[in-house]
Amino acid sequence: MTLITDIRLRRILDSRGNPTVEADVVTESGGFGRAAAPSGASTGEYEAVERPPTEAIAAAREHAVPRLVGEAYAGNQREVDSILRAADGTDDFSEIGANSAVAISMAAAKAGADVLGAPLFQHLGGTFRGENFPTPLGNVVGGGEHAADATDIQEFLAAPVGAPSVEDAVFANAAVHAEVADLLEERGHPSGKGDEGAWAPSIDDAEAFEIVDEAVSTVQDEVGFNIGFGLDVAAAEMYDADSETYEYESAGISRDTEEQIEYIADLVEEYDLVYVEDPLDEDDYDAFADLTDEVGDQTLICGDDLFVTNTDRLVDGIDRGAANSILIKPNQIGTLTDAFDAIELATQNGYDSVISHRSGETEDTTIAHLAVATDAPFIKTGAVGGERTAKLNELIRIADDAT
Ligand SMILES: O=C(O)[C@@H](CO)OP(=O)(O)O
Ligand SMILES: [Mg+2]
Repeated sequence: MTLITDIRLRRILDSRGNPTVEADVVTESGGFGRAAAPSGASTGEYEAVERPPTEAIAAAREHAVPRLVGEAYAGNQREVDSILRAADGTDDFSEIGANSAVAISMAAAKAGADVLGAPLFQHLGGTFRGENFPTPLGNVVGGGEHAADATDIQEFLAAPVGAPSVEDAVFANAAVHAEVADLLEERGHPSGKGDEGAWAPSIDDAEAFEIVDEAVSTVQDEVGFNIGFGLDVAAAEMYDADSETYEYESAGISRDTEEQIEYIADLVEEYDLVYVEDPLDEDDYDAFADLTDEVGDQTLICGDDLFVTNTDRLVDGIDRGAANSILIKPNQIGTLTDAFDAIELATQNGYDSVISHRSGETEDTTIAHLAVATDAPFIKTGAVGGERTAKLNELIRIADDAT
């Protein structure tokens, strides 16, 4: 029933107005799945390779589609994904493009679910997946590679850890986002938004901390449950390998690795941060380990550019005690199978998985299902904006058993 009988690939628009790859997968019994690849701006050096969509589509049509159509079963995700790897023939999907690979992989999963008549999260996670839902991390202020002339730290993330339901959590993040806008206006910094819908004011990080801290406490008082906040420092983007320093350009501050570790540890203390992503350079496992040693019992230290959803890199991190959490982005590694394997390895070793969007997104909702299917404690997918709310609203529907 789930034998793949057709795969169509096309270029569609992403949220930045760039082209990306969309895949349709059809099965023998009429099952249908459609998925689109997201795209990063602050990409890790060790990510699978995204090719220009026209090239990725041509290469996938030549190498992957003939091996899948009439040969593979959409219900057998591992088979589909291993055929994608074999068809590509490289370690990093540089032949067919990780964008074609991930679009086909996710579309096949949806086609498999469609044949079964099950929601995607249930097809991926099974009946005994558990009953937890992820806490959404909502980007409310940001800069770095996602907005010009804004904060050095890439993302300030509301984290409604005490929310009684997904719906309450999603609305709390939107309320923090709105409160931040009021505070910015009061302080004379009316602002536009960055790529992920976060406010991108022309202020330094110190002021952003004050504003987000205040916004979070105000909304926390209103809703009556605990809301913390966290960061994606995206430190690899500010690291200068020649001088071995982290360059905070808007504040005019330069920190060496020791100073960076102390700075982050102090922020964790001062603001009771619940989450810190990529606080150090993507090559510096030792510094990650030192920071984890210092504050890893109080907060999540998450590796995004450090691990790039790659089990080999995660094994290195586990061996050295670097970080205690991993960001999971299917397009960083190319297939759903690889993403699942990374989550499983993380869970077995006490690392929390945080399922994540990219700064360039589409209406695709696969990551909402992936987070629920794998019982991930967190999902990072913005706070507002159509391509972000597509995932957040899908989470609400999943919790309401309405997908
Ligand atoms: O760094 C990140 O975590 C992501 C998503 O927030 O950004 P990008 O997709 O640009 O890599
Ligand atoms: Mg990141």
